[in-house]
Order: sequence, then structure tokens, then C-alpha cells
Amino acid sequence: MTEITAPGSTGLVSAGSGGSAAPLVGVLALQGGVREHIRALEAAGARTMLVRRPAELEAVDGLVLPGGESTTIDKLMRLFGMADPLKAKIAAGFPVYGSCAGLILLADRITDPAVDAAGEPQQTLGGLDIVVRRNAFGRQRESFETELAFEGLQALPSQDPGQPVAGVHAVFIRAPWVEKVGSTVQVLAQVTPAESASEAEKDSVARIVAVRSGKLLATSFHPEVTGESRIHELFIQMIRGDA
Ligand SMILES: NC(=O)CC[C@H](N)C(=O)O
Repeated sequence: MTEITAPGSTGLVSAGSGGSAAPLVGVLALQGGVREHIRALEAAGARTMLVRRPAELEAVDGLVLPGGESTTIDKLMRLFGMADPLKAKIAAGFPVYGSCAGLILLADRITDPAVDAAGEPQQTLGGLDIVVRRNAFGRQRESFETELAFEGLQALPSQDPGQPVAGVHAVFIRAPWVEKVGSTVQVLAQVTPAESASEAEKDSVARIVAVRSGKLLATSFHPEVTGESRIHELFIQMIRGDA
């Protein structure tokens, strides 16, 4: 375990199993499920660091935006002076992976942005040419788990090329879905209609729940809470330029 402190930082850095060549990946630690991402990143071979300040952003090779509450994370990012530097970095090709609330924050548009008491709609960082619907799976399926086929895992170092790619165990917690994708966006996973879905209309088509565009990766679900580390491994490969 190495401890490094970035300039002006209170963040802790720890070495993952990947050694000195391992990329240093930050997790935005303003609100939400930070620890779980740190664990998944280290299991996938990254070094990790909590990121709260703009100076800390400069120290990392990529950033995870965790799940939580997108409206709160949006407000805190603006309050901490993180939103503008992060937008600029995203525009310049900085790798970012967002899960759940993190996916919402990476979306160029939200169908139903929350509006605060002052009448101000929530904002996103943008970067992903997608339209996202928050809390989209509705009351019956507000939180659920399923196995998903996920594109892009075949070439991961942890995957035995002679074996089929196992499904990703995905946990959805008041999750968004992606309603529209632009031409630059690759769809990596979809939830197919549930056999017993009572809200038949809502669940009658497959819903996009994972996307990639350039160095941006986003999932509606939380792979980090199930011991699944292949999505983080994919992100690390994207940072390295190997995926
Ligand atoms: N688990 C989550 O991250 C939920 C996201 C939340 N519904 C939001 O809008 O931010």
C-alpha cells in the first residue's frame, strides 16, 4: 500500500494489485457509493484515490462518478468548483466511468431533470450524447437484480479466450435508463422485457443500461456492489488505451 497525497489534497491513495504500471484512478467522493468503487477498482488492478478538489483531478488518469443522488452530486460539484474543470477535461478526452447517478451526470440531456426549491433544474457535466430518464424502471422494479450480456468483455486480460463470457450480475437501484443514443455512442448492455412485468407497457421493449463513447463509459446499474470487477477492468483498459 502506497500513500500519496496530491497537491492540496486530503485524499488517500492506495496501491492496487497492478503494481507501479497500474493507472491511478480517482473516485469522486462528494456523495454516494465511493468505497465500493475503490474496492472494485483495486480488485481490477488500479491504484485509487479519493477526489474532492480540482487539484486532485489533475493527479488521476481517470475518474469514477459513483451512484448516489445526481441532484446532490451536481450541486456539490458546482459548490466545490469541480464541475467546470471536469467538463473541460471530459471535452479533452479524460476517461470517466459513471454508474447510476454517474451515468445521469455524464448525459447530455435528462428527460425529467429535478428542479430545486429555487426553481433551478439539475445540471449535468455532459459528454455522452444520450438522453437519460431518471428513476425510469418505475415502482414495481425500482430496485432489482439481473444477469446481463455485456459487450466488450471478451478481450479483457481476466477473460480466458477459450471460455464464453459470463453474464454481468447487475444491481439496479432507482436506476435510470438511456432513452436515446447519438451516432457516436455504442450500446453495451440492455435489459430485456421482464416476463412477469406488470407494468407491461413500460417494460415492453429492451432498455439500454450501459453505453460507451470514446473514453466515457456509463452503466445504469451498480457492478461495484456484487464483487463484479470486469466493468472496472474494462474502464482501466480504456484508460490504458487497450480497449
Ligand atoms: N442508485 C442511484 O445512483 C440512483 C440515482 C438516482 N435515482 C438519481 O437520480 O440520481
